[in-house]
Amino acid sequence: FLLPSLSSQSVQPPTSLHSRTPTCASTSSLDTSIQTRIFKIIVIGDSNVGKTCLTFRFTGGSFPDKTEATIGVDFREKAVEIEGETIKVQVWDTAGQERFRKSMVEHYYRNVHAVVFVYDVTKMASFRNLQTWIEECNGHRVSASVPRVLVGNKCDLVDQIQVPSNMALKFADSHNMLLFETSAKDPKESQNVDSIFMSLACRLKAQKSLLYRDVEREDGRVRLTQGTETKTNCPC
Ligand SMILES: Nc1nc2c(ncn2[C@@H]2O[C@H](COP(=O)(O)OP(=O)(O)OP(=O)(O)O)[C@@H](O)[C@H]2O)c(=O)[nH]1
Repeated sequence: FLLPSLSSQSVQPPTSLHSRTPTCASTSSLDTSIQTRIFKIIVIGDSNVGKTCLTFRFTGGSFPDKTEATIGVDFREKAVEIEGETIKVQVWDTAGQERFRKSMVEHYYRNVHAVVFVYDVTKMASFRNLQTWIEECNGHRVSASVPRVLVGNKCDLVDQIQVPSNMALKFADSHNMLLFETSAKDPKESQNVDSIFMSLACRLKAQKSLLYRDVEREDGRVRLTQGTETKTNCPC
């Protein structure tokens, strides 16, 4: 179901993502002690709010010259180090247009670890529609313990802002979300964009067990399994 619109930055999700004990062929370099935790973060919101650009900024460090409407989903992955542990942050850039998302919605929400809701600060309608996106998320049995954050994008368009910060803050508070107002386009904001995903990664790392990719040799095959609980003191 992959139809990436920015294929150079897109990656396929690991085969382990949705399965408890899937198997795949081993490679000789794999070691029995390798463990990689993967955090699946989905980015949700109206079409054109800048979901692709935000995920591109985080994973690729730049603003894409040109984007097309996302069809289905694009996966982008970034390895980050938190307290000495390398973690893969897997960002699911979802389609905002209904016609490009309807067959995919179940996949978006399955085994999700965190949700990023995005609106465009210059489009009040995209802010008003957040309620619908939250309802869709809740309707897919995403646990209340799954962290959610709110992102107001395109803050570089200072003369066109329609959504006041205090209104967004009130909404975020009422839904127990942190608010980030930022710009995928403005290079000065790139650290702020990173902090959206890093704050979630830190919270997830500190919070609970997440998807481990436990690699175990087994008769010439590699077994991928879910992990067990860990607790850390993340500085974030
Ligand atoms: N000025 C400005 N434009 C932006 C910013 N982020 C994205 N854009 C522009 O907004 C348009 C839509 O960006 P996308 O990232 O493709 O939007 P999307 O939410 O992924 O859209 P769908 O794939 O249809 O859901 C593009 O023309 C981007 O260049 C930003 O921070 N500032």
